[in-house]
Amino acid sequence: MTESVIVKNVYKKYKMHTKPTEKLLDLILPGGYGEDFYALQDISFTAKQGDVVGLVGVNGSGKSTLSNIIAGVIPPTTGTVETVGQTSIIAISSGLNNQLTGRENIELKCLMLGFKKKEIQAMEPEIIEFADIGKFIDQPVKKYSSGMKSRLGFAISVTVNPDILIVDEALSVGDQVFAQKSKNKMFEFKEKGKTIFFVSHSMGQIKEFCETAIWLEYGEIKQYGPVPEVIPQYEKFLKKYKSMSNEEQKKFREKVMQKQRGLATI
Ligand SMILES: Nc1ncnc2c1ncn2[C@@H]1O[C@H](COP(=O)(O)OP(=O)(O)OP(=O)(O)O)[C@@H](O)[C@H]1O
Repeated sequence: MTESVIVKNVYKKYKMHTKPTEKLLDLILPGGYGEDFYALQDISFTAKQGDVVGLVGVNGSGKSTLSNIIAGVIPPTTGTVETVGQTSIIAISSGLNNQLTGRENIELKCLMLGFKKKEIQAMEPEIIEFADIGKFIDQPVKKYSSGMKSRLGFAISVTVNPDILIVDEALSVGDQVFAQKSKNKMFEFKEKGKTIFFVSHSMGQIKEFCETAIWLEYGEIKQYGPVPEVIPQYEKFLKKYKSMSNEEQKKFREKVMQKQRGLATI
C-alpha cells in the first residue's frame, strides 16, 4: 500500500520558564531566556494509506504536539513531515478561532483548505447538523464549552472528507450520543481506507479502532508496532506508573526530562 505520512527525525523544542521574569524577558528577546526543553525528540515513522494509528502515552508525552505537527498546525524545530498524494489533513479541536463564531470558523477553516465559496455553502448545513450545538453556532467560540468546540471541530473535520484525519481526544468530551455518532463516522472513514491518527487515553478505544500504535514516552518513541504488541506493554507500564507515589512519578518524569534537555544534539 502507498505511503501516506512520512515523519523523519522530528524534534520540537520549547522554552521552559521556571521564573515569571524569564517568560517576560523571552517575549522581548525570543529564545534568549529559559531552558531548552524537547517536547519531541528524533521522531521517525511511516504510516501507509489506510493505517489507523493510535497515539498513546501519559500526560505531557507529546501526543498533541506530534498530532499538530503532522497536521501542519505547528512546525517542527527540525526534521520533516511528508504527506504523499494527499490533499488535506484535519486535526480536530485545533485551529478554531476563539473570536469568531462557529459559522465563521466553518467558513474560515474550509477556505483555508482550499474550498470555494459555493462548496462551503453546500457543506455548511451538514456541518451544523452534525455538530448539533443549536444557537451557539452564531456565538463566538470563546463562549463554547470544550465539548461544543470538539463537536464543531469534529463536524468540520469529517464533513470536508480529508484523506488523513487526526482525532485528538475528541471522543472523551461530549455526551454518549455524540460519541457514538463520532465513532460511527470514524469507522466509516476506516472502511474507506483513509489514514487516521487517533489520540486517546482509553485503551479500549485504541484496541477497538487501531491496528498500529505509537507509544510516546516524554517526547520519544518508546514502541511502534501492531496494537496487540504495543498496548499490553504500555498497559503494563501504566500499571506500574499509576502505582508510583507522586514523588516517584515526579522523579521518573525528571529523569526523562533531563534526557530531553541534555541529550538532544541539534
Ligand atoms: N506551546 C508550548 N510551549 C511550551 N511547552 C509546551 C507547549 N505545548 C506543549 N508543551 C509541552 O510539551 C510537552 C508535550 O505536551 P503535549 O500536549 O504534546 O503532551 P500530550 O501527550 O498531548 O499530553 P496530554 O495527554 O496531557 O494531552 C509537555 O511537557 C507540555 O508542557
